[in-house]
Amino acid sequence: MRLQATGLGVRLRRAEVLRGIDLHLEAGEWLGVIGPNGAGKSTLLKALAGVLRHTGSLVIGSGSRATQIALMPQTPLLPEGMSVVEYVLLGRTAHLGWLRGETRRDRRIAAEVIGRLRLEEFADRPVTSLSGGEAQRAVVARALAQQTQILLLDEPTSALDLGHQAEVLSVVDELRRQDGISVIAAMHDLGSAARYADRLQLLAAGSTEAVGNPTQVLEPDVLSRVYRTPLDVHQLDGELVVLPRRTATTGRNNP
Ligand SMILES: Nc1ncnc2c1ncn2[C@@H]1O[C@H](COP(=O)(O)OP(=O)(O)OP(=O)(O)O)[C@@H](O)[C@H]1O
Repeated sequence: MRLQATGLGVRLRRAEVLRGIDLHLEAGEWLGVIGPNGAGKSTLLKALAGVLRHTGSLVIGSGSRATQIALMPQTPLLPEGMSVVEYVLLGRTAHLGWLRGETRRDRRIAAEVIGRLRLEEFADRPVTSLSGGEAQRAVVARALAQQTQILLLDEPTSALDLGHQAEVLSVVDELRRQDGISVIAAMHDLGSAARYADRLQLLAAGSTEAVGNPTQVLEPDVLSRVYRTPLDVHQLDGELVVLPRRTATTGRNNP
């Protein structure tokens, strides 16, 4: 077991934003956290990463939280005047001793993740000059440079085009298969969540609505209730696709 949370709760400005969340993560497992806007997905990731205070119990494998868990936030701060390579090197901070500069090994790791995310041509550009999608890949690269056992990704592909979405998710998937890294990813695209995750945890209004493998969780009645719109789940070439239910007025031949 890499991580186990029991009865996790978070209050923000007196509002109970998360309550009674039980969650576990095995070595090499990908857990997809899904749910509508405001369900508590980002709050859950921040609580697990130690950025937000929580109640309940959280047990993480050996080592400090900083060396065990890397969080890729949804809206990261990109520092002015910092190149992409310097920004990715920030991911090595947890490994640097106080006042110790980065080593050749840190630089090699940064160069490796920059290559993996195809950011070589941007390496010396100011990170603030990147497009939204390029910046998102730099943020993923910084999280990967931490070389932690657990990666928490908050909407890792929201700014990416289809090609880069597939590229970023498959790089993470490769790390999981090769190095046994465990992943918790909050994702809005339910098709991608079903494709990459071993299990899905569906949140609604701060609680868990369903947890299980993608076929168990992506169930039309549950999704329609939670997302407050009629949804259907289709199988397409062995993949699950969630689409708004067609009604008489949404038919293509209807005016
Ligand atoms: N500082 C805060 N004070 C009060 N409420 C907050 C605060 N931050 C977040 N919330 C509320 O907590 C709830 C959960 O927010 P969270 O960002 O975790 O949702 P989410 O599932 O990640 O949503 P989205 O899909 O829109 O990113 C929301 O209702 C949000 O308004």
